[in-house]
Amino acid sequence: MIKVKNISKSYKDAIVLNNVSLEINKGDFTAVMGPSGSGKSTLLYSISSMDNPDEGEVIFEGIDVYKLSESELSKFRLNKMGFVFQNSQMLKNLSIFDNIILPGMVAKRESIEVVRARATELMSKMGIEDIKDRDIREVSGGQLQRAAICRAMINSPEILFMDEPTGALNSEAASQVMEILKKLNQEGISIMLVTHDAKMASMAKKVIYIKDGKLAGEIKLSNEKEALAEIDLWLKTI
Ligand SMILES: Nc1ncnc2c1ncn2[C@@H]1O[C@H](COP(=O)(O)OP(=O)(O)OP(=O)(O)O)[C@@H](O)[C@H]1O
Repeated sequence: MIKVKNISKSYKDAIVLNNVSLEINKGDFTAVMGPSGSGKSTLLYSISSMDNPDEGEVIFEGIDVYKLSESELSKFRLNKMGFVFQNSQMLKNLSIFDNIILPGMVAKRESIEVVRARATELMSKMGIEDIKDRDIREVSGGQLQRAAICRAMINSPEILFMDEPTGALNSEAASQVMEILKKLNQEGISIMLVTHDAKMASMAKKVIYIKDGKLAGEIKLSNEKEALAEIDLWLKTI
């Protein structure tokens, strides 16, 4: 689905991404791990077309995304990708429900009724239908994160990109969000997320490790029960 070819990025003299190539197939669930400052978020932003690399290509279903014009790219993003990033917070003074339907309104691809019905279905699936009319300041961190996932899913994207989606949550809320992500992936949504947490990464099907801006390792996880132990062992070898 996505081919990342030799991408590099620098800030002033510092090389943050150094010739990274990888592929994401339909249905993949990829966790990106690595030390703080190693380039994980930069990689995620580059692949998800939020921030262009200095060199290299990102080919999404045959389309070289950085060759698109700004307006073509934002339309492409809106239709194909969902985002749960720390800086993409919900809007204050809009209800949770209105925040969720907003990208559907902007995309103008479907009628308002269809978008509203999908929002209701997603909220019910995430167990947050009872907070639909609340302001974003009137809900817990876990509820807000589940609402952010609903919003990311409103245009039925092919892939969800997430930066530390459970970073600010307590362990119970984090587990709930992880279960939701696992279910979405089983239903066919591809997921790529950045995490520091090996437990969270153990829910993925593949983990990649970024060190000094380079792809330093990759592990495929097949056995869910053994995944955490496999990751712990693997991390010691990198
Ligand atoms: N806009 C920017 N301008 C200058 N330097 C930047 C910018 N964004 C990131 N960096 C630097 O690039 C490097 C990689 O940042 P990045 O956020 O990708 O790392 P990370 O692995 O996601 O880190 P963390 O785990 O701490 O979130 C860091 O040294 C960071 O300070």
